[in-house]
Amino acid sequence: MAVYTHVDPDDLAALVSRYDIGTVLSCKGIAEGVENSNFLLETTGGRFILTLYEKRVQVGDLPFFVDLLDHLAGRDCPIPAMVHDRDGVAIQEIAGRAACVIQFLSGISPSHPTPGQCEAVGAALGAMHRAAAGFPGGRENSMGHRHWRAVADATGDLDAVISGLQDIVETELAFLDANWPEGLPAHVIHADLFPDNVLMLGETVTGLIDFYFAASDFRAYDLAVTHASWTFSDDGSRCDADRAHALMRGYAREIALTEAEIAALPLLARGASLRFLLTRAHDWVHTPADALVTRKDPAPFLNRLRRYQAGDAASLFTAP
Ligand SMILES: Nc1ncnc2c1ncn2[C@@H]1O[C@H](COP(=O)(O)OP(=O)(O)OP(=O)(O)O)[C@@H](O)[C@H]1O
Ligand SMILES: N[C@@H](CCO)C(=O)O
Repeated sequence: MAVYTHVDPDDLAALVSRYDIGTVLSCKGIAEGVENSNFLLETTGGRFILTLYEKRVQVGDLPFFVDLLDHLAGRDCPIPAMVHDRDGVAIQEIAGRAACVIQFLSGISPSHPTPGQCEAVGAALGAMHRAAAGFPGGRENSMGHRHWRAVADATGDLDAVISGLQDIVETELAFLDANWPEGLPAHVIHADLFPDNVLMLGETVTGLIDFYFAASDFRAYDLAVTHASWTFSDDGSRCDADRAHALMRGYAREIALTEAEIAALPLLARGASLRFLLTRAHDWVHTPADALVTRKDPAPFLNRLRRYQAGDAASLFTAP
């Protein structure tokens, strides 16, 4: 459930009147998502998403996100542009929140992606990377590898989340600190391209959404995040080689990875697994059990970490 803030109809009509999108027909809260309040806004001019930014998105970062989405949407990527009002303004205020009207894209997020869908998302990620490489903006990756120890420390007792987790995390952090690569191709990446952030119709990608973790980092790390989130069984214990190879094949259609990137992928995927293991563990401890938001289970990302630690993990990153 992700409607935290009520929008008054008069305030909404006033907001919409600033745009060339007609007048309001309806505005319904969207249940999916946990971070922001999202509404499906229908006007006489079409369908839009109205997003009210709640606590996680820093208002100061919004101009970066607006510029990034405008850049990518203008380069033939299936990415929703922010709608600008008649004065060219995209970031508005309503109900005491910063808010944006965003282009609506059709499609549904796959819950159990097929190899064909993995191949399509790999290609869409690669095409997005080609477009992002020319984006002049940048943003520190506040969820990047330099910040994982702080997330672990802020979580508190990791053993209370999963027995033995403290030692596992300490060992992995030390390993990743000692071996994290340098100098790989980098630009602004999505950094959270889970299936719930992709809209599809059949095996066609119709939307890449939720760029609010987008930041400057290795493009191969973005591919590792996508690999970790698209190619495993729900409990994270099994990586489906067909899906993994299909994802890599799709990406390779758009981007020729360097040898250094290919060699680094298993390690980057260990990092990606640790990132989501830690943020989920943090939220597990710090989200009250009766909160509106459903807490996400960290354990499937510990299982993924174990899979990527195995000696044959490189075989999951080939594109046969
Ligand atoms: N541009 C769009 N076009 C169509 N539907 C969208 C669009 N943006 C968001 N949605 C719908 O709204 C839902 C929530 O959006 P989103 O994932 O951005 O939520 P959130 O709360 O910001 O993020 P999170 O996934 O981190 O909880 C999506 O699952 C999708 O159904
Ligand atoms: N996609 C993340 C949430 C956003 O960081 C997860 O499933 O843990």
